[in-house]
Amino acid sequence: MAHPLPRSVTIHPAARLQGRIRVPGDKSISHRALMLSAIAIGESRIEGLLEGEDVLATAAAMRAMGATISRGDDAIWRVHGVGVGGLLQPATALDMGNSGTSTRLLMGLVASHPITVTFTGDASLSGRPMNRVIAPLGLMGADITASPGGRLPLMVRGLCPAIPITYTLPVASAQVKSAVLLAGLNAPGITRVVEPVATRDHSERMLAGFGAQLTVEQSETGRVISIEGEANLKPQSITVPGDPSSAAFWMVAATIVPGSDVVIENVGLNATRAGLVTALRLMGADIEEQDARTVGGEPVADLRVRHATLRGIDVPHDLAPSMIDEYPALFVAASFAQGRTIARGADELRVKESDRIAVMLAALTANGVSCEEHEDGLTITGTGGEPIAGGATIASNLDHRIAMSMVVAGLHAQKAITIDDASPIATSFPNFFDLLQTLGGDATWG
Ligand SMILES: O=C(O)C1=C[C@@H](OP(=O)(O)O)[C@@H](O)[C@H](O)C1
Ligand SMILES: C=C(OP(=O)(O)O)C(=O)O
Repeated sequence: MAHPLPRSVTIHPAARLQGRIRVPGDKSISHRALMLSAIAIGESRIEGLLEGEDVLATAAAMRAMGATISRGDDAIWRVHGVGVGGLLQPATALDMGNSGTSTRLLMGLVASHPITVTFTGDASLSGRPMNRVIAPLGLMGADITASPGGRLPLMVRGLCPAIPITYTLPVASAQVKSAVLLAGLNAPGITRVVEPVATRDHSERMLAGFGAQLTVEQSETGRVISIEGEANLKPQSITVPGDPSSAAFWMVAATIVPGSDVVIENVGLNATRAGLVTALRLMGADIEEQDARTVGGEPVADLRVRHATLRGIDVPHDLAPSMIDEYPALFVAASFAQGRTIARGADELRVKESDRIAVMLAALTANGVSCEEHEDGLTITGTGGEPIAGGATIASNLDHRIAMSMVVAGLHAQKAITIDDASPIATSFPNFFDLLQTLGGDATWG
């Protein structure tokens, strides 16, 4: 049973972390499993679904648009879909909470249905840019009225039949790619997305798994994904692998706390997601893959991570898309490395749940870490393995990854670190503090 997450939490330095843990299901895959099941005809079963607030917002939205969704005592989710084209007009606005993925992917689904849907969200989500999806969905014929700056609340009036398009992504975003592909599912003809830089490919894998006619080719301009519209999706049994973005916190924690030896089971290692493992290994981390296997069509392994002394690196820019959500955790790792780590080429961090460059700069600096800000990242000079000073209270800014990263930093600090509001952690990792306790970490609530 997960701890209720109180607002304020203080993290005490840990002696060492030890044990075996299993992280919850992958958030990206969980959203997609619910969405595609909800537009297949018949009953799909989903095992290992992440039961975090973001994914529950997707489940509530799919119910509001006609799907029947239940969770059995066996923790298996059963979804009866309405068929592509069968989504119903929801009675009220859809509240997407803190979840960018729910919002942008569902805007795509709605865009090619003959329904009108209003999307709302919390203060963080209401500050995030939606023009990146409004633009292509507008080309497909959807009529979208947004708040100033292309923000939430916004209303999507779908067009059916929608216009299939060929769209080249102006920003490396799996959410934009997926929004266009999902809209294309109910458009007559072929919808194409060209991505100059490859991003996570869970949508492509799962759409093909549900029976959509989808092809991926490499062209001179990038990866070209083509989907045939007016598709018939067949219900599936899906097993969701563990989330590498959640495993990231424990990989870094075990690496930086002396004497640690941790096994993280069932971690998804899809190459479009595994950039942090590569970056940490370049820094000298000790990460061993055990029992490599395939779960739900995705590569998975158990990761044994032992304490190691890290060295600063110039993080290769081409890793950015495959570790985009892991930068806050990487910044923490860099804080304990020998010498300088330069992590740039990640300007997308500015438009996540918070401005992750500015917020991590403030949080680390307040705890004695030497950081320099760039428009597209941070340069961090680490301690060479010694504890950081700690002692400050940091603001999580409605951002789960900031909160979890600073919990990890607090495990190897001279003085305890307090996070003003840990409740956003429930969006992606409801049992985070249970796992901290399992490994021997110490937190004081309230
Ligand atoms: O497609 C997805 O599931 C996601 C894509 C990424 O966002 P962008 O598409 O904005 O890069 C990532 O940051 C987010 O956590 C999940
Ligand atoms: C950016 C994230 O999610 P989303 O865009 O779905 O809010 C995240 O989980 O780090």
